[in-house]
Amino acid sequence: MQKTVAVLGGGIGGLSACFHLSKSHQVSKIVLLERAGRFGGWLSSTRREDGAVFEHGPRGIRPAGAVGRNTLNMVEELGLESEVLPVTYDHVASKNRYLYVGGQLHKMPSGLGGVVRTVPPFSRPLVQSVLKEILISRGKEEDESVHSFVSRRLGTELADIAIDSLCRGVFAGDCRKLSVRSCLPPLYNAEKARGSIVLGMLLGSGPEPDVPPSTLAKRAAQENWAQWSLKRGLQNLPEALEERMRNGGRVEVHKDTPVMGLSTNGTGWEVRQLETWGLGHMYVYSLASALPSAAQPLSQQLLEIATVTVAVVNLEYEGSVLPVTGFGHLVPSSEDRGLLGVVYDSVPFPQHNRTGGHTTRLTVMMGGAWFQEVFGNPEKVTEQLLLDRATQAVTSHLGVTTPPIWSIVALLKDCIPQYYLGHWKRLENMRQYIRDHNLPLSLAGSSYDGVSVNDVIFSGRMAAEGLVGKV
Ligand SMILES: Cc1cc2nc3c(=O)[nH]c(=O)nc-3n(C[C@H](O)[C@H](O)[C@H](O)COP(=O)(O)OP(=O)(O)OC[C@H]3O[C@@H](n4cnc5c(N)ncnc54)[C@H](O)[C@@H]3O)c2cc1C
Ligand SMILES: C=Cc1c2[nH]c(c1C)Cc1[nH]c(c(CCC(=O)O)c1C)Cc1[nH]c(c(C)c1CCC(=O)O)Cc1[nH]c(c(C)c1C=C)C2
Repeated sequence: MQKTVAVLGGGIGGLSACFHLSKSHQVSKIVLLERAGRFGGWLSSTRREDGAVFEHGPRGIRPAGAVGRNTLNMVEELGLESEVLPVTYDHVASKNRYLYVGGQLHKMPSGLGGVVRTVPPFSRPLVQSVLKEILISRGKEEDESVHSFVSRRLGTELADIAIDSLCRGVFAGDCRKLSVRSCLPPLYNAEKARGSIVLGMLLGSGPEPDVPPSTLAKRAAQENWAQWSLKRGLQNLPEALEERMRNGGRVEVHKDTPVMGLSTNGTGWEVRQLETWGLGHMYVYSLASALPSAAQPLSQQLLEIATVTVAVVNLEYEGSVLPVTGFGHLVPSSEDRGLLGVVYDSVPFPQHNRTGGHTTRLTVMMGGAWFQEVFGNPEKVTEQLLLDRATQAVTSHLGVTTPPIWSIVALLKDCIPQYYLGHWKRLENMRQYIRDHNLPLSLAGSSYDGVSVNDVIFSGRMAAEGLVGKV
């Protein structure tokens, strides 16, 4: 029997679910319901008339691994190959990343020299921690905070500085609360499989999903890409998906259509919005408040997945203003709780600078798990305060004294889910509840199995295949 499927939320996860569902003949109709006036969720790019592109959300996607290949395969199917801007591993943006510690920028150790020598801000060579790590016995806990795991295996200095910064630079989160099992599964699995992170990295620690590479994914591997973007900004990806859905026939796409509530009718769902739809199976992004009261245990678990708010300030400067070159710098929470890091966007993607002039584009990211403590209520914070804080950071961290020639402030409320300790168990319970109650519902998106664009696209595919089989 053919199914009608509703996809709730047109972020990259919902669009990916639609894309894969639309390939199956088991589905007669797909209805995509998006609250906002555009699709793409956090993939949002400002394109200026002079050719400059500024990213407010993600700015680079990694091609590595099965999930990286899966995204590139989709990019190729959408015909976007000629739009891709690759950055290879030997590019300076891949080699140089900095930490801002003790009021100074420090290049993160890389290469053999960086591992065997003492490189500030660390007090001893990384190789010492790495060699000792092999001898440390396995942890016995089912889950552990990222900070506790890394302190135990590699020492507190690496946890306090490097891992604290890494968690801010990926989750905008606090490594003392984030779960190693859910946030850094390769490290957790390496310890479980090999008794050591180092041995796990060297010998492998488990199989990957089978995703055969497209021509584009093969090119990425041959040319050694570290990350990629799109000429018109990453927003071009949801735009291409939307276009494909609109031209595909079986997908109805609706913007400005917030879902207000759901109720079950035995075999499927009734979706409450401005008009009412009767629909079959449903993929949902933000579900807790929409579910019927009978599904309260599920709503409760969904509500327990916390999120953080990030202020993103894009700045443009005349000329070349950076004292160093690289991807950007991160700031550990011990240095400045509210200032997460600065991306030097012009270095990896100079193609996004305005045409015919020489400029530097930077993005300052602030808040995250520390937003409320540092800036107060996100509803009340002013754009001017965020802009001032961002330009001050550029002055004190990078010595840039000229004012920016252009800026834009975006407050991204609840934009990154936080996988706290026990996240894996919560996911297991939720999926068990859905099975036990035969709910025609699948979960996809950044709240569950990974926050990167690749993870979210893959989760949309898995949700689709869970319903209709491999597509
Ligand atoms: C500042 C920032 C930088 C990032 N940088 C990177 C990076 O460099 N690389 C990388 O790989 N990842 C990055 N990410 C992560 C990645 O962008 C996100 O995890 C991903 O875009 C989330 O996609 P999603 O579809 O799960 O959710 P969302 O983008 O949140 O989409 C959900 C959609 O559902 C809609 N919706 C919500 N409620 C309703 C409702 N009731 N009815 C109808 N519609 C509804 C929303 O309007 C939204 O469009 C970054 C994220 C942020 C915030
Ligand atoms: C300072 C805040 C943030 C910066 N980027 C993000 C935040 C919260 C969000 C983010 N960045 C990355 C991802 C995807 C992770 C993935 O698995 O692909 C997300 C959600 C990529 C990333 N950025 C940094 C690292 C170490 C990673 C992981 C992948 C990789 O190694 O490329 C570092 C980093 N992020 C930011 C800065 C300033 C920075 C460091 C120099 C901004």
